[in-house]
Amino acid sequence: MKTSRIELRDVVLTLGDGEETVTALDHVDLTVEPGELIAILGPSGSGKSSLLAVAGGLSTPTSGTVVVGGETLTGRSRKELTRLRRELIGFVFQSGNLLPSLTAADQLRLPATFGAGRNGAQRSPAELLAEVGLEHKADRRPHQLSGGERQRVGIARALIADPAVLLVDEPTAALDRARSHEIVQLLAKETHEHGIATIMVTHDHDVLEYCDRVLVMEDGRLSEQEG
Ligand SMILES: Nc1ncnc2c1ncn2[C@@H]1O[C@H](COP(=O)(O)OP(=O)(O)OP(=O)(O)O)[C@@H](O)[C@H]1O
Repeated sequence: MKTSRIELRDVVLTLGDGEETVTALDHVDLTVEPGELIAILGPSGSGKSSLLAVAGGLSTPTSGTVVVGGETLTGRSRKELTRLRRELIGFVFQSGNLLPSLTAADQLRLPATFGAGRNGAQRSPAELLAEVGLEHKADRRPHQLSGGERQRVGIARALIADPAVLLVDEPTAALDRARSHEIVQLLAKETHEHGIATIMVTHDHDVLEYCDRVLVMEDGRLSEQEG
């Protein structure tokens, strides 16, 4: 089990300048433990993407501290952040974000060519495709896969460097109900089995049953869901 978690301490992110300033994250405190899948709900513009960007080292907070997998992201150079992202963080996007010309197996080989993950850890494309139930479709290109299958490849690709954390943005937005359940069940299984700390942004109330905790973002502030 990994000992790594996601910690945001008193994080403020101010965007824009002059009179147009927006507080996208307003003193956010959040800890996600290894093996925990949390969901973040909230209206459009409430700061959910900003939270993922800060947790993933893509945006630098105005103030506060971000610690991912035991590494403090705040105060790092761009180069160091790129290395830490590659070693520690897996990203999963709305519809898989696959490259159209590559087979499923090659989508997974591509990040592997950019270097290994933590401690040289690197999982094999074949093993991962089997784990997401696509061992028989390794040679298919994205247009030969269903939406759910594309999302499975996207999840497998995010796991290739054995990341400490997964940051997942609306993974079911393009899927029907049955497929949505399967995808979030898969994310929960990977999170629990591999001790990953996972944040999933979603509008899909239907899949919250697979999440260990549900938080709500409103006007840049984060709170536990009531009830
Ligand atoms: N580059 C930017 N400059 C100024 N304001 C920005 C910028 N990016 C985002 N914002 C503002 O910051 C706030 C939070 O945006 P964010 O994208 O994090 O919300 P969200 O909850 O992810 O929304 P959605 O569900 O629509 O994706 C919004 O008010 C948005 O307009």
